Amino acid sequence: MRPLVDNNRLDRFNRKALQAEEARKLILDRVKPLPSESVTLADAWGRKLGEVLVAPHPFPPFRRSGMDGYAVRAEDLTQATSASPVMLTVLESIASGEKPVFSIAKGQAARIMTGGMVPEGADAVVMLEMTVSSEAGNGQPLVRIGKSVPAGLNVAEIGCEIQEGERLLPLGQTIGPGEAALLASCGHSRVAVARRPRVAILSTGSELLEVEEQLKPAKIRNSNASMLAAMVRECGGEPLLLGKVPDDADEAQALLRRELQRCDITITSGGVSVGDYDIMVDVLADPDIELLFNKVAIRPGSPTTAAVLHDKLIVALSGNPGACFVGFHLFVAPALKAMQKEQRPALSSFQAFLGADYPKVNAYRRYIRARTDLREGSVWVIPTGDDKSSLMTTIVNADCLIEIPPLKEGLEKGRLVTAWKW
Ligand SMILES: Nc1nc2c(c(=O)[nH]1)N[C@H]1C(S)=C(S)[C@@H](COP(=O)(O)OP(=O)(O)OC[C@H]3O[C@@H](n4cnc5c(N)ncnc54)[C@H](O)[C@@H]3O)O[C@H]1N2
Ligand code: MOO
Ligand SMILES: [Mg+2]
Repeated sequence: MRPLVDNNRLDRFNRKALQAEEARKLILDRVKPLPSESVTLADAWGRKLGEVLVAPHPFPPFRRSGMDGYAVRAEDLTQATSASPVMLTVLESIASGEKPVFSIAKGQAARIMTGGMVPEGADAVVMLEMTVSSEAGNGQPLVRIGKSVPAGLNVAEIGCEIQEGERLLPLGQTIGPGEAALLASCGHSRVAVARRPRVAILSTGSELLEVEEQLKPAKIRNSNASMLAAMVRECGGEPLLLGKVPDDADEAQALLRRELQRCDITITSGGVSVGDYDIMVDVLADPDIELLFNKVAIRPGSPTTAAVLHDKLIVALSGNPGACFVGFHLFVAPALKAMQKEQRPALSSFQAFLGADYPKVNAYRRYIRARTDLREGSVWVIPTGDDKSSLMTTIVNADCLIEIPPLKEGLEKGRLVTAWKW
């Protein structure tokens, strides 16, 4: 038997439970935005914009036809009806990518393709299906139009999407398909994006096996490291897997100190509670380490702890997989996003109908792993199973957290609740 540790550790830290928002603020206050690096637009997907970019020109950069048809002066067609159509002289055919040769004067039109440059003088495009083309005796192409059209019809004005000098995207915006199209249209073939935060992941626990190891009595495989690595990637970070340490505070502390230089933030899992072998209390008792908090008024994840060593954040998450998952979303993900200059790094909330009864009463606010579902036009949030923090299988498929405030009685299915999405 390992020697018993005396119960003094119960008050080794005077654990004062903070509200989740307060705890998150303490972390965010210590975040330092990362420097930017330049990448090609092709490599920018999923990265977060690290520079202020403005439109070097309006978009579209010329008056652009939205239809295949005829560029006309709306004024020429005011009297046009099917019984009394107007005949116009066709000057040229304008392909997309070609500058028109002629400007359009009274009684004239130009054939034009979708995306073509609307010639001077024209102020509308009549779609091909509304026209009849013909020829004069001398071979001059003509067009007959039997309907009046408003000025501006099927013409995209210069700058109707983007004005010259307009700020294109907020700092920290994730570059997805729309952002890539916008940057490409404005000629930004390289963009500055925030460097990916390097996130050290350390698992503590003498019971942990490597994923590839055979099961042994009283042991389980390390699942938190794989989960956290995936979550780090989802937040645009680069996981740096430090592996696992047994429940030995000196070993864990030496490893953390050694790896500190290589990473921007460290997350650990396990050992934050009050058990005899919960080593994080001792690891973080180092006089060089500044403790930010060691208890949050939430379930799961109440023993979540955060500290700073040499200006770098250490977030010690609970070992229980469910608590580790929730703790990451509430405290680590916002830090990673803020490091990449995201303007609103915390989760966003929405209202939805609760998909199942929640009978438990709580002293702490709870965050339940859940899945959103659209049912007959309404948003529902369905718990993925029991919300015990030891459960790992209820993380599968979760795409939001239902917030259950501290209540004296449970909540019935169908109640409107707040949920948080990432
Ligand atoms: N007397 C008390 N006991 C506990 C309290 C308390 O207030 N008083 N709090 C409970 C709560 S709440 C939580 S949450 C857990 C916190 O546990 P720890 O952070 O100390 O984590 P461990 O003790 O190391 O492990 C807990 C559990 O998780 C499993 N685990 C740990 N690491 C991993 C990993 N990398 N992959 C998969 N599973 C892991 C570990 O085997 C344990 O089963 O404490 C409660 N106890
Ligand atoms: O606070 Mo613990 O994380 O509920 O199970
Ligand atoms: Mg423990």
